[in-house]
Amino acid sequence: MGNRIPESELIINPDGSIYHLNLLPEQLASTVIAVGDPERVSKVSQYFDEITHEVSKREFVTHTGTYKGVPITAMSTGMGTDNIEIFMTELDALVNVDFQTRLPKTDHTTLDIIRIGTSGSMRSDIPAGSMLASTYAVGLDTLMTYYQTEYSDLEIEVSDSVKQVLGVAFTPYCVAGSSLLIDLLGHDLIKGNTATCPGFFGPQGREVRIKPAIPDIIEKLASISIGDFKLTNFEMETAGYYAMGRLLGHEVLSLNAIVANRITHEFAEDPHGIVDQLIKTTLEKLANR
Ligand SMILES: O=P(O)(O)O[C@H]1O[C@H](CO)[C@@H](O)[C@H]1O
Ligand SMILES: O=c1cc[nH]c(=O)[nH]1
Repeated sequence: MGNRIPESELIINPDGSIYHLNLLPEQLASTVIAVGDPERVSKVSQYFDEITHEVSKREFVTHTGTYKGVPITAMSTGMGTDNIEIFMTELDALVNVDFQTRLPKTDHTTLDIIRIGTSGSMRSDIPAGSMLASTYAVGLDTLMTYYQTEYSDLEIEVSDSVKQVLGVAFTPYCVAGSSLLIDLLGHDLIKGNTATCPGFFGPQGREVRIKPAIPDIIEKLASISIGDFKLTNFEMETAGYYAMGRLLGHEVLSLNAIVANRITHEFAEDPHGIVDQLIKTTLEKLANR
């Protein structure tokens, strides 16, 4: 039983649910809509035909049900790629590990995981109110220092360029999202490339009382141009999703409601309205596939 995963590594609660997400394997649908804000989960599930499971622990709130007959789980992750590492690992374990034997299952199950989150634009031609699908994400955090991932030549070129332009000591990572899900859910949205930051203020070049170490980070990131590749927007989770999705074998797409434009300094008058529109159109596309 060499592949048995010990109790200390994959933690299963006394009721058989997984440690942080608090979910039993049968409470998860194979299509997951992931949001940052726990209060946004009900903004998704309000459109379900019915909710069959409601579970919560910490920032991980789960509503599983159906939308027009399609099983869907809506879940919150909180903010940041450290949460995404826990979220993706435990979601994967729910479908790809046998909780009785603690062995990886021989048949791999692929989940469709769609982030619906808010984001700030670094392009004047992507105004607040836009909806953007992330083709690639660049992680400005260090999560991938702790995993071994395969990257394409373009991904390596982008991360090397970001490292050089910012003059940082660590190596950023660049990972593509699911082309299958972009075709299905992003075909009518702006396609962009997302900078995933380990913070909302300094790491995104915001200054509120304390000066960021890289005050011109927006201009520096926006100046990178490699073939068709240019960065378009900031948020805090997408690169973690894409890298963990690649490692674990899941289809992952990040959809961004642009609520702020960092160049024109506008903030959306109705950020909830943009998010609601993105939720409704995404559910409709999932129901019609
Ligand atoms: O709206 P959510 O999904 O939380 O996403 C964005 O908003 C948060 C910051 O305000 C970060 O989590 C960022 O990624
Ligand atoms: O500017 C923004 C807006 C939303 N979320 C972010 O991380 N940044």
